[in-house]
Amino acid sequence: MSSTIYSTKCYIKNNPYQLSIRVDSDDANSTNNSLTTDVLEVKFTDISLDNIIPSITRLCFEPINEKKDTIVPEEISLNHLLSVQQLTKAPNKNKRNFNDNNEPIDRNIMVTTMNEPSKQASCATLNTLASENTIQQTPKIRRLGSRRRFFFNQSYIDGETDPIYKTVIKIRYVDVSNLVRWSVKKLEIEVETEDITNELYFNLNLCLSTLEQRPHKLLAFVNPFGGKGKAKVVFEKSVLPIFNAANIAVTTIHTERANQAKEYIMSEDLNDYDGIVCVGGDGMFAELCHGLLLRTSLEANVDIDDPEVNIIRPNLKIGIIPAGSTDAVAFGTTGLNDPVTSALQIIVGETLSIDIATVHNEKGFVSFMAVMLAYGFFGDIIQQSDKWRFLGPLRYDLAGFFQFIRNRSYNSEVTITLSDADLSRTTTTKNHSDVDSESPVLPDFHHLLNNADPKTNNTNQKETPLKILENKILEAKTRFCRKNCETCAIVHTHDTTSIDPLSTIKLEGRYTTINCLNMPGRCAKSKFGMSPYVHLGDGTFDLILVKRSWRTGFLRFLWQVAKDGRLINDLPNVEHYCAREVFIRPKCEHRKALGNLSCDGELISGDEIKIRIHRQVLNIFASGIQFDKIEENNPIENSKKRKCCPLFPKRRREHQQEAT
Ligand SMILES: Nc1ncnc2c1ncn2[C@@H]1O[C@H](COP(=O)(O)OP(=O)(O)OP(=O)(O)O)[C@@H](O)[C@H]1O
Repeated sequence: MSSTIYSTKCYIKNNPYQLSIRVDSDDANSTNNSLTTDVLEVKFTDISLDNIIPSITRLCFEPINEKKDTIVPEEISLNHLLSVQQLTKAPNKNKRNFNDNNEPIDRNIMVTTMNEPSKQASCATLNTLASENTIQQTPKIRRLGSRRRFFFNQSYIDGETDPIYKTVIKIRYVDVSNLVRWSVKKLEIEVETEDITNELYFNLNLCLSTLEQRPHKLLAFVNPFGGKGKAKVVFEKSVLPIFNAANIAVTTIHTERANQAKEYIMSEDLNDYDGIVCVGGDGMFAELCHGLLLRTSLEANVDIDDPEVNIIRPNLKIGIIPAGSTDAVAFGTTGLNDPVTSALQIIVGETLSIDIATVHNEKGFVSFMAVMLAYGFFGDIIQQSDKWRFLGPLRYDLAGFFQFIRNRSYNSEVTITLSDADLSRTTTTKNHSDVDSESPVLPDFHHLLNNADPKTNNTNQKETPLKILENKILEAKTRFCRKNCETCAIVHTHDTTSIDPLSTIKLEGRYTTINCLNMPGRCAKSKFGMSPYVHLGDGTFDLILVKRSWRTGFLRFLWQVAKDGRLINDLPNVEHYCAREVFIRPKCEHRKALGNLSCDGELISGDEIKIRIHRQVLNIFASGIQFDKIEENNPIENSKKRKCCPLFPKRRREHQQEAT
C-alpha cells in the first residue's frame, strides 16, 4: 500500500505518462495517513516535507496509452535520483509542444522559419539540492524564458502562434537494474505548462533535499601513478563529471609522493568535508585509512602503541574509486572494480561499516590491516618484487615463480583467539581426528593457553573445554558477506573485547604461508579471493595456514585460490580458522632463515606480531556485494571478453558508453 503525494501528466519521448511521487506505507514512520492513495484524486501542488520519507519514496511512471518506451523505468527510488535540472529548450521539429488547451501543436513550420537551431537549447539552471536555491533560481528561468519568448515571438508573428520555447525537466538517476554494475541514466520530462514544470522542479528538488546521507563536499586524493598511471584519467573522464552533475563539490589533490595523503589527513582541517576519497589502488586506500584512524586516535588520546588498544571510529567516511592494479578493497566492498559504480555509491551515500585490524610488534603499533597480512610466501613475494621494481608489474609474477621454486617453509608458533560470535552461525566443525599424524603441523590441544582444569577434560562430559574448542574451529563459513549482511548486523550484547581463555589455542609447526584476511582478497587473479566467506563487519577475520608440503601440494593451493577459493578448505595442507586475534611468532635462530611479513602489500617487521580485529571501526562509501548476482557480472570474466573488443565493435561501443 502506498500514498501518492504528488502526481502530474507528463510526456517522455512524446509518449504520455502519469508521473507520481509515492511513499510506500511504513507504519513505523507513517506521517502521511491523510494522503490519498488514488493518483487521479491527487490535488497537491506543493509537497510537504513531512510527507517525504526518503527510504520509501519513489517516482513512478505509468504509461497512459499502450505505447510504452522501454527506456522509461517503471519507478525510480528517491535514493537513486541524482539530479533535477530545468532546461529551456527551443523545439525540435519532431518534438511535442502544447497550446493553451494542452494539446500538441505542430511546430514543423516554425522550425523551418526559426533561425535559432534547436541545438542551442540552453540550460536555464543547474541542479541544486537545496530547496532555497531552487526558489532563488526560478526567476532566472523566467527571465531567460522571456528573452527567448521575445525572439521567438518575433519569428512567428506571421504564424500567429503561441510562444514556442519550452521548459523541460531533465532528471539523472542511478540505474540499478544491474545490481552489481551501476550506471547513470537520464530522462527528459515535458509537462503541459510552465507552472507545472516549476512545480515539478520544486517538488523533486524538495525530495532531493531530504536525502541527508548524501555527501555535499568531498576531498579526493588522486595517485597519478596508481594502476599504471590510469588513475588521473579515470577520475577526470569517468568520475568527476558524475560528481559535478550531482552537485557535489570536490577538492582534488594529486599526490606528489607516497604518504602525502596520509600526512595531509593527519594534519589539515577536514571539518568542511563530508568524506574523503582515494583514487588509486589498495595502497592509496591504506594511506587514507591510516591517516584517518591515526588522527582519530590522537585526538581521543588513545595510546595506539598499546596492543590492547580499542580504536575509535572516525566521523568521516572513505570513498574508494578503484584505479589501481589489484583493487582488492573495491572488489571486496562493491563486488567489482568499476569507477562509475563506486562513484555512484559515494554520491547516494551508501555506507558500509567494516572491521579493521591493528598490527603490533614487540615495540608497539606497526600498521592497520584492511585486507591481508601475510607471513612467508606472499610476504616473500613483496620483498622480492620490491628489489625488482625496474621490471614493472611483471615483477610480481616473476617473484611469485621464484618463491614457488624455492618452496620455503617457516617454523612458527601461532596463537589464535577464536571467534565466539560464530557459535550462532551455520558452520561445520573440523574433524581433527582426521589430521594426518605425519603432518608437520598438529593442532596441539594440550598446548592450550591457560587451559582449564585438566580434571574437567573428561571425554564423557558433553561440554569439555576440548569439545568447545573443536566446535569453534571452523572449516568454512558457508555464507558470503553481502549487502545488508545478517551476520554483520548481529548486535553483540556481551563484551567481545575480553578474551575467554577457552577460545584460545596455540599451534606450532612449519608453514609455507600464514595469512590473515579481513576481506576476501578478490582481484583479477582470483575469482573469489583466498577467503570468499570472510565477513566485512562481524568482528572476525580469517586465518589461513598452509602447511609445508611438496610443491605440487602448494601449487594446488595456488591454483584453487585463483580458480575458486571456496574449495581451499578441502586441501589437506590448508587449515582455516575464524579468529578475533592472532599472535604469530616466527621461530628460528638465524634471522636469515625467517620469512617476510607484509600487511596490505607493504613490508612490515617484528619478532612477534599480534593482529587484533576491531569491529566496524571504519565507515566507507560502498553498498556491499549482491553476491547472488556476482556470477552474472563477474568482472574477471567480463574483462576477458572486453579484450575481444576490436573484433566486436558493438561490445566496444557498449563498453565505451559504460565508461562515459
Ligand atoms: N605521487 C606518488 N608517487 C609515488 N608513490 C605514490 C604517490 N602517491 C601515492 N603513492 C603510493 O603508491 C602506492 C601504490 O599506489 P596505489 O595503491 O594507488 O596503486 P597500485 O599499487 O597500482 O594499486 P594496488 O595497491 O591496488 O595494487 C601507495 O602505497 C601510495 O602510498
